[in-house]
Amino acid sequence: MKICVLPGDGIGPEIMAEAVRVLGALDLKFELEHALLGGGAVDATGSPYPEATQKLAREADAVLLGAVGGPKWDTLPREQRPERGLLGIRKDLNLFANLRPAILYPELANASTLKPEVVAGLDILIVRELTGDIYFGQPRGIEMRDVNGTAQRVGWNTMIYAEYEIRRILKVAFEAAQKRGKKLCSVDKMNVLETTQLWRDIAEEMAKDFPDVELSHMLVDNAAMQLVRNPKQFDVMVTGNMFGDILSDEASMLTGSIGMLPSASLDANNKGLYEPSHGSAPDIAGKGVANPLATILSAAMMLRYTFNEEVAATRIETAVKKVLAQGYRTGDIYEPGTKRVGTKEMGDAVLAAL
Ligand SMILES: NC(=O)c1ccc[n+]([C@@H]2O[C@H](COP(=O)([O-])OP(=O)(O)OC[C@H]3O[C@@H](n4cnc5c(N)ncnc54)[C@H](O)[C@@H]3O)[C@@H](O)[C@H]2O)c1
Ligand SMILES: CC(C)[C@H](C(=O)O)[C@@H](O)C(=O)O
Ligand SMILES: [Mg+2]
Repeated sequence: MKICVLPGDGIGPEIMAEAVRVLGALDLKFELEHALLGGGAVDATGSPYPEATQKLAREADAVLLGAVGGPKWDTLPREQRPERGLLGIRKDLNLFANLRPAILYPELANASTLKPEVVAGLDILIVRELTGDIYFGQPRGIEMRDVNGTAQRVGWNTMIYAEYEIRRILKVAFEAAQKRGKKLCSVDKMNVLETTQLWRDIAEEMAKDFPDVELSHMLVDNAAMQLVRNPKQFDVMVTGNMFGDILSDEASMLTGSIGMLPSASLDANNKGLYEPSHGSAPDIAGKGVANPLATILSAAMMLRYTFNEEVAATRIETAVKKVLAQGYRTGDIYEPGTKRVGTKEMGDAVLAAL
């Protein structure tokens, strides 16, 4: 089991250290290779996704990533920004299927932004397309002028999806729904965007091949509202790259914190990159207070999806449940009456529970 470990920037190295300790405590043999991605990579090599990292990532069976980015790099030319490294590795490894499970642990019912009775038992899987959409559409500039005829600076992005890209992500979502509650909600903006009209048409066509799955459609603005009104109406949600980015951050707060939301980004053969859904949290970086559980749970997803180590994955998830039941909380999920701990102490608690 060859894993390329990319701690990244900000809180990345802090949370990654805990996930690596958890992997080390399992009775499994891993080969871990650390490499640079993001801002640290730009500083060291000039590139956010250096060639040495490309080589390791391609050769590894899986990639475990902390987070990248930070204000230090926000003024660099776009090609050199840390986020380009992240998009680069996703595209390079063809990781088109991003799975973001939003699960409420019962112990965190009060940490959720919604009333306990609205979120109790919440278990949603957001399936986000990850290598297309407006993130990757090549800008094609046209000249624009104001009412006086003065040429304007123009910011361009192109929202674009080809049929094969839509089909393959919908297939992942239909199959996931088949294994779960058999309900799939496809989220689009077909009332305005041509791209997502194609998305809806293809979803309708494919539904015939999945008669056991109940397919529904929802416009993205309504979906954002429904997620906080009545989130338990959803089982699997599938959507494009940008809508999925936004809706998954929103869904994270239903589970108590973005520090609880893991993710898997998979290619067609379940080679994957595993990372928390959150970013490098520059506001708390270096303080030892970040919640490492999303990264630890991402490592569990890696064991399940790439390595078929269901028992080890479940062991980690059970250990996380146990530390929450024991009352351990990082600041983001803290409430009076629980034990406030830092990143490392949370890692210690998970190790003890294992
Ligand atoms: N996958 C990634 O690497 C990734 C994802 C999102 C954002 N980013 C980058 O991260 C940087 C910061 O972005 P942002 O501030 O918009 O989003 P963010 O997710 O980094 O932080 C948003 C808020 O959530 C908190 N938070 C995030 N993770 C936490 C954790 N594990 N424990 C406790 N609190 C946590 C932060 O302290 C902050 O208040 C930007 O450069 C952005 O591009 C990277
Ligand atoms: C950092 C950024 C490029 C990234 C995205 O938008 O995909 C992040 O927000 C995420 O959710 O993984
Ligand atoms: Mg995001």
